[in-house]
Amino acid sequence: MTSVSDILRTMDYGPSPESPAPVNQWLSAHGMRFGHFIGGQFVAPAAGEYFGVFNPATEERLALVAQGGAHDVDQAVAAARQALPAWAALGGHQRARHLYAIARHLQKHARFLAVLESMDNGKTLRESRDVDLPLAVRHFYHHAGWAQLLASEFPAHEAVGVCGQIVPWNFPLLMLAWKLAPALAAGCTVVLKPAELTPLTAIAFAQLCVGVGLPAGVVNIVTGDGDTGAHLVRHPEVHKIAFTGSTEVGRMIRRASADSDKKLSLELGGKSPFIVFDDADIDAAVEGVVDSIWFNQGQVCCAGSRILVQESIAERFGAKLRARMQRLRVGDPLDKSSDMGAIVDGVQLQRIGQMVAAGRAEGLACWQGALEPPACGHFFPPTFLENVPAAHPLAQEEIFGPVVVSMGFRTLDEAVALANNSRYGLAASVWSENVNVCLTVAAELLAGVVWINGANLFDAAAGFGGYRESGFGREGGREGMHEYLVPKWLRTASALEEPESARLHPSAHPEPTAALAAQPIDRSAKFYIGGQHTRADSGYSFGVRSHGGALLGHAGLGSRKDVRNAVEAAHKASGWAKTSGHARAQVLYCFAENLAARADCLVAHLRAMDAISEAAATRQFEQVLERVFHYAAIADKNDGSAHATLTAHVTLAMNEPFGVVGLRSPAQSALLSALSLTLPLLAVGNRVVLIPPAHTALMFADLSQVLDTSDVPDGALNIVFGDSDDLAEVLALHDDVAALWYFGPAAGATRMRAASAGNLKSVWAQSRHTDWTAPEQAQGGEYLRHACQVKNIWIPYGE
Ligand SMILES: NC(=O)c1ccc[n+]([C@@H]2O[C@H](COP(=O)([O-])OP(=O)(O)OC[C@H]3O[C@@H](n4cnc5c(N)ncnc54)[C@H](O)[C@@H]3O)[C@@H](O)[C@H]2O)c1
Ligand SMILES: O=S(=O)(O)c1ccc(CO)cc1
Repeated sequence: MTSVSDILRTMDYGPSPESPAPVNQWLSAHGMRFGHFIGGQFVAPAAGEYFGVFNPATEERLALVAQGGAHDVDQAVAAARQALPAWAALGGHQRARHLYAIARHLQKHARFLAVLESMDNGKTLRESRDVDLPLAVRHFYHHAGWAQLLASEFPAHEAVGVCGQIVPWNFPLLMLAWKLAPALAAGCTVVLKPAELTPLTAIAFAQLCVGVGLPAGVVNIVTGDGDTGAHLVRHPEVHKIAFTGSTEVGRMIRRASADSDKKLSLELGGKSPFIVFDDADIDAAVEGVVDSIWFNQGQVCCAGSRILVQESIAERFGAKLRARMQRLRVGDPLDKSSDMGAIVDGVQLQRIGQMVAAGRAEGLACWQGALEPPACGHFFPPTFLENVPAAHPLAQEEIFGPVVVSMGFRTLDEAVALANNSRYGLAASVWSENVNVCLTVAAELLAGVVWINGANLFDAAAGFGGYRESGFGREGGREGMHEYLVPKWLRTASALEEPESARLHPSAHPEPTAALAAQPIDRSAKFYIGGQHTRADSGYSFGVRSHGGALLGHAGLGSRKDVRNAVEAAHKASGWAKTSGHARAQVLYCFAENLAARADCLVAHLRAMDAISEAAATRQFEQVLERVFHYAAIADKNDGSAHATLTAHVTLAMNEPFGVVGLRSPAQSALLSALSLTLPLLAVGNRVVLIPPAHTALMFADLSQVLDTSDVPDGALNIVFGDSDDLAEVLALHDDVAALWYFGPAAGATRMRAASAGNLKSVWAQSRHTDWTAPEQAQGGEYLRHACQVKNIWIPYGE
């Protein structure tokens, strides 16, 4: 027996076990078997199949859970559809009351749910009790607020409809809260599929929904594996898919949903950098690593799994970290003195072990915690691989376990280059006592969240989500609400069709037309790439025809090579993103002025293309000028915000440009629509590769001459002509194009979404008829939101 003097000498914690009894009683009360939750009741699976759910710390079976098939998913979607009109019509205030009631009930049952989560997932009770549950509760409270304020904060928007939501196993109840709370607040109904390894807290949550009197069918929970999820994704009556999970499955979902205009948000994997400068508080940074990679056994998508440490302190930092990890206790998740619990599953454990063993076999320096884990159950010690080459698989691939690698850097620029040397872009931590260094680095990082002198900080008021292959869309905050809303006008808009004249026609000899004979128009349109008027790489051209079919001239026929050249030129114009909003505004005002000087020529083009009267063409041209003024006005006002998060932080939500964006503009109101789309992108600092409709090539060639004289930097806007969809597909496939806007027919939208599945870029595909003359449809918030990705920077204050 340990004596008091021993305790005072070692200062070790004694065991502090939590009882599993309430959970075991609950499981027994349900015969250790659970069906799906559909239409407000638990129902047996149609095919009668169940699968086992195990406690990863003991390997005991906890329950049998229904395996969902196509029929079960159909039933759940039907229930959600049926519940939708009444739930949406209930109004924000009544929905807020329901969300508030859920938050209160979660609080009342928090201890039970925390124990259940720890038994199902293997995470320590300290984490489920002190992190997951309070954050889940906070999410429902926060979104009760959004429901209450919906009409005033999101005017002219409505619920997207029935949502399919698919969550992973690492934060089962918290991920459910992140998904359900904004959907319910917006007025959507939901079918949620929990991960097959950890469905139990979702089932307990379903019972809680009954307890609070949530209308039947508003929340439906179908348990099952990836096939169940795939049925949900493909279901034609689901309007939105929200997915959190692996990048690999995210790609499958992108492909599987490409042929529908379902809204999609993907929260995927990460390999987040943890950057330590030589003036950092080293002890605090070491604790930061513990919170970052050993929290939840490293099964955290934003885990700081790559330590980048300035070379001058690398040895000291490494020694402190090695000493700290020796004291981490890996053990019973229900023991409150355990620092780390169990890995969720044997397969995951094996994968982690294999990756570490491969590194060791190659001679990498590998350190592991010394305290013995329990003999049974899926446990893995805290692990640190030092001085790992930046390109090594251990430094590039997500391990999703308690394994961190480190590498050195010398300068700030090198730190940023190493940090951004990843296909992912979810989160990052920056450690330095110099706020200038921290903020400079934060601005340069390609990541959706940056924590300064901290790690793994979350709050419902701040958006969370990734850049690059970490996915798109945000959860939390105002931007998270937009994932579940659509502009009202879009609901009734007709499908977009393009006229035959907008298509590419085989080349023929030029022949002047009466309408244009008197105009000083260059009759062989060139591309505009990097500020140069460029011929087609292929040497081919196509005939440009009027609305009536008359040949107006020729234009270079763009190919993959021309698009790639345009993307390269756009990348070189990176200075545009750093130009101040004020300077960008000046450039756009100057563009408007020069455009006005070419009014006659552009009005003539509009008339020839669309066979409209001079008055109508002049009116359209006036609207073009007004739209340029609108975005010049916006350029220095696209502010971010500072969120009121829970802890002592200023959490800055920065609206950042994507970088290089591809744009395929529609045939309808060709000049007005192309500029209504190009201008918001440029105003916030993106560089654009524009593919206008083929039949407008002569007009856009003239427009590029206006650009020449308007101070728009070379490469900020590039224009290539040809088959619009073929060229847009090159942009969708291009790894260095960060986002694509596709405004065109549904078939093309399907093609672009499918093409982007490899690189997972954000594709905004819009195949509905827009009235480009109506500001409420054609300009403003919706366009600016799609033009930016939000980066949340958490800056601590206080001593
Ligand atoms: N970005 C984030 O916010 C975030 C958060 C947590 C986890 N993750 C990622 O999740 C991964 C770990 O979780 P996981 O192993 O459960 O991921 P996973 O992708 O294997 O599974 C996630 C969910 O998708 C379902 N699923 C599997 N195949 C499917 C398909 N074809 N169609 C539809 N659904 C399908 C699963 O059943 C599960 O519910 C890691 O890569 C991690 O980075 C990301
Ligand atoms: O989505 S994850 O990045 O995996 C994540 C990490 C931590 C928390 C709460 O601490 C929630 C989600």
